[in-house]
Amino acid sequence: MPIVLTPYWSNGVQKLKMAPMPPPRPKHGLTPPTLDDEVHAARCMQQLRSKDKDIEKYIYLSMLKEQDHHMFYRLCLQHMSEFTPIIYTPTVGQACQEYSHNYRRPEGLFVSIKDKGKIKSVLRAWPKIDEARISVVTDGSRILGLGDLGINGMPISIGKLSLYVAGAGIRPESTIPICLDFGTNTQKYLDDPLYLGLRKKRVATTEMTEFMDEFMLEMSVAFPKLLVQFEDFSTDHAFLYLERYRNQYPVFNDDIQGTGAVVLSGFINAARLSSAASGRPLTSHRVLFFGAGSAGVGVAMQLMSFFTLEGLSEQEARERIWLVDSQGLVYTARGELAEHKRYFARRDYTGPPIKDLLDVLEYVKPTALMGLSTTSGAFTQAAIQTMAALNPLPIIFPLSNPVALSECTFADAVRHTDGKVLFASGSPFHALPWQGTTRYPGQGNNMYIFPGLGLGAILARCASVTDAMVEASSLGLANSLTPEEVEMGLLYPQIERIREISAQIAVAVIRAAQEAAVDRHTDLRAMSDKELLAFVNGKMWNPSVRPALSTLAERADGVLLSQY
Ligand SMILES: NC(=O)C1=CN([C@@H]2O[C@H](COP(=O)(O)OP(=O)(O)OC[C@H]3O[C@@H](n4cnc5c(N)ncnc54)[C@H](OP(=O)(O)O)[C@@H]3O)[C@@H](O)[C@H]2O)C=CC1
Ligand SMILES: CC(=O)C(=O)O
Ligand SMILES: [Mg+2]
Repeated sequence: MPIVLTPYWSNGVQKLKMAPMPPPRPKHGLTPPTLDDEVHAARCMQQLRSKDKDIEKYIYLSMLKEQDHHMFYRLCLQHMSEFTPIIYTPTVGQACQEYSHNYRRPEGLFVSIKDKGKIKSVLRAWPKIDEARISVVTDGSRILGLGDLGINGMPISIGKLSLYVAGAGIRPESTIPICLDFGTNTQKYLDDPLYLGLRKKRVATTEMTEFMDEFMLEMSVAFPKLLVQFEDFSTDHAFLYLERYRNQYPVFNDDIQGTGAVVLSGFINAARLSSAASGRPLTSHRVLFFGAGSAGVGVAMQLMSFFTLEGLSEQEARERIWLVDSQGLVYTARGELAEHKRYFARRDYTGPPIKDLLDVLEYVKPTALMGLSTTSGAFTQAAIQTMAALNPLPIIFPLSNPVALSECTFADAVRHTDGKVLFASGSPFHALPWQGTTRYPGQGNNMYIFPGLGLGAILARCASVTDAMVEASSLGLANSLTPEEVEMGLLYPQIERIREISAQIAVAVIRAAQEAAVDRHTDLRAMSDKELLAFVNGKMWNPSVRPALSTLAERADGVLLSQY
């Protein structure tokens, strides 16, 4: 008889059928006599919560995942908003910075520039070749806003993949965290005797590209069903490798495309509210990007579709967007610009550089201010108040990670706009009591997008990831708010609903893939939307409620339970 359980994320709506677990293999004496699974779950949470420091919580959960990944994912799904700040941003940032010091066990694939010419044999070392479906690949060169961490970037790949498992039900054994080691330009790590990576400066782009060509080819041969997510490459290489491989392999860049999609989604919901309050049409929004790297420009590119879907031409849409970098307003007459900034460089301004954010705000008069600058506190009280003076409901999204680099806090944004702000940040902030009500911050983080986008791309066996698929993921997310969430003033759904949302996103992504004919699993084309949603849900891996007795007895038997 199958066991029917109510999954933790469904509020009792969805029923989950699970195959019966193999009978436990108790070996009398190897486990405590009253070990009970439910009590053990509570024990795990008690152990987690007893840790004072977030990094200790991270280490505890990392060990729990290794020892009993069913329990880890079960608790993760049950306590999503408590777990994500630990296994993901902000704590994963610290875990990266301290990776070489806290390292305990191998947990992914390391491929270094020294492996050039023999990458194939390194990939073949992976124990579960046939299972591989999704890999998050970083080179550690720009981890969150923390800079070049070299091989210490591995936990970002691990963290993102944990969210694939928790958020989209990807099988744990189908995930491959990869950190590429091209050296590091951070002297602190080169001088650190415990540093785990190559002790050399980063190689030049030509050599890196030769490596990447070999790497991508060998990945496609070794893992024919694999989708690759590029993560936290420095901006120049992020754009370079996305363009180089996107039509050749199933690959996307999370910082450019995933971030673009998640911010477009939150912006759509915010812009509707803002326009309703101001009486100004949606097409009149003016969006200022503070930060013009891979994330800033990626979001700007994605926001173009907001304006074009509203009926503007490409040229008109581009004119709704302004960029600011470390030199101030980005405009063509300023001089030589990096390639990724040229498209949005303003052609209608030719005066002296405008460097100060307050002066830029005065000049642009934006309705929305997006922070992707890695600059903590850049949205000062004066800047936030200026946004409030310009707009009845200003849109302010400080999106830099981790939380210490956020351009402003939620509390400051609420206080300095007298509670009127439409807010989303990259890392989580707590809800705030405000004048007898509660204000909820949005989390505009690509974690809402990549699990569903990846799941859809994997299930449709896509040959490539198209712009339309990314846009579909964004619109799917924007439309996923429940009436209760709208009532609460949320711009993004509650993270506890991530599985339901990922399934909806996956369906939208599969349909977009079918329209572009990049789907190789063409059987799905004949399904109705309802059938497709059921198919997607049916494919999701679920943690089992395993008798702890069995788990621990297996461990005592020396059976390897560790999964990624
Ligand atoms: N919320 C989310 O889901 C995501 C958030 N992010 C966050 O976005 C941030 C940026 O990432 P990425 O674009 O790749 O990084 P980059 O370092 O490539 O870009 C940073 C940008 O900010 C500009 N900048 C730096 N300092 C200042 C300053 N004082 N004033 C104005 N502009 C400044 C830089 O200018 P210049 O070009 O002149 O150097 C550059 O354009 C990171 O913190 C990252 O964590 C990224 C992906 C997803
Ligand atoms: C969230 C993310 O991908 C980043 O900050 O880089
Ligand atoms: Mg990233």
